[in-house]
Amino acid sequence: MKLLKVQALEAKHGLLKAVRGIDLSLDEGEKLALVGANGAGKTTLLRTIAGIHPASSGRVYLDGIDVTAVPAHARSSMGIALVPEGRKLFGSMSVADNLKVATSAGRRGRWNFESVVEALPQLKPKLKAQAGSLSGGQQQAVAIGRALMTNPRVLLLDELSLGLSPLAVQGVYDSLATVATAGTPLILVEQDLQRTFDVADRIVCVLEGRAVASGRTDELTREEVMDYYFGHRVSASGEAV
Ligand SMILES: Nc1ncnc2c1ncn2[C@@H]1O[C@H](COP(=O)(O)OP(=O)(O)OP(=O)(O)O)[C@@H](O)[C@H]1O
Repeated sequence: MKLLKVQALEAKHGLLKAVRGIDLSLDEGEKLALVGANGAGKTTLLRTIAGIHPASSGRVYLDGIDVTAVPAHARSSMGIALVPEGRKLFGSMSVADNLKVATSAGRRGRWNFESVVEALPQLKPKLKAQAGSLSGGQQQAVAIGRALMTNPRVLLLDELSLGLSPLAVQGVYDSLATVATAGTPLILVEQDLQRTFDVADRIVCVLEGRAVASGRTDELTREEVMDYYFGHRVSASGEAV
């Protein structure tokens, strides 16, 4: 059984269909990247998997259980955690409290306050600081730590490097490597293709709300992914594949 299965998923913003019949699945320990241009529907897809955005049709299964109608907070308790674009921390609360507040939403497991701080050592000297006073990279580490505190079965990561300096991005990806080594399955949205190839086992290309291609990172080339990204590579039927 797949850990996470998304079946013919659709999601709208008003009349606009942002996600159009997407099928995808994630296995235990797998790292999947969603790649696509701005506005392709990646954020809406992640938010719909997390239950923050409603599905207009289709289904989301976690461990074979249909969670499509389960509200976001309950999905979080079941093991779907989202690190949202823009991080959405409690800026006036301390870093420690931002982490601890997630405990109540979560499951028991290997991640707790001590193990999360151990995995994200840049947070150690900042635990008492207000989250809003941290640099962007440090805030991103808090957001990852907060998601880990729920002991997710699946970690959804939306554009971790957005607005960060190259040095901060490196720090965030060093943290992510620790998480990935721990075997937490994840779905990552990342604009930087090199980082995508470094982190992910598999890539799904999203174009105008549809999953138009998928493949293992050791079998796809960057050129192929770029072709799908821009919709230049299409099937004989005229549709991108
Ligand atoms: N709150 C909203 N209201 C109306 N339309 C929206 C809203 N959010 C996204 N959209 C539209 O839905 C489509 C998909 O957007 P989405 O943010 O999911 O794409 P994305 O691939 O994550 O892009 P980006 O990389 O820019 O975040 C786009 O056409 C976008 O303009």
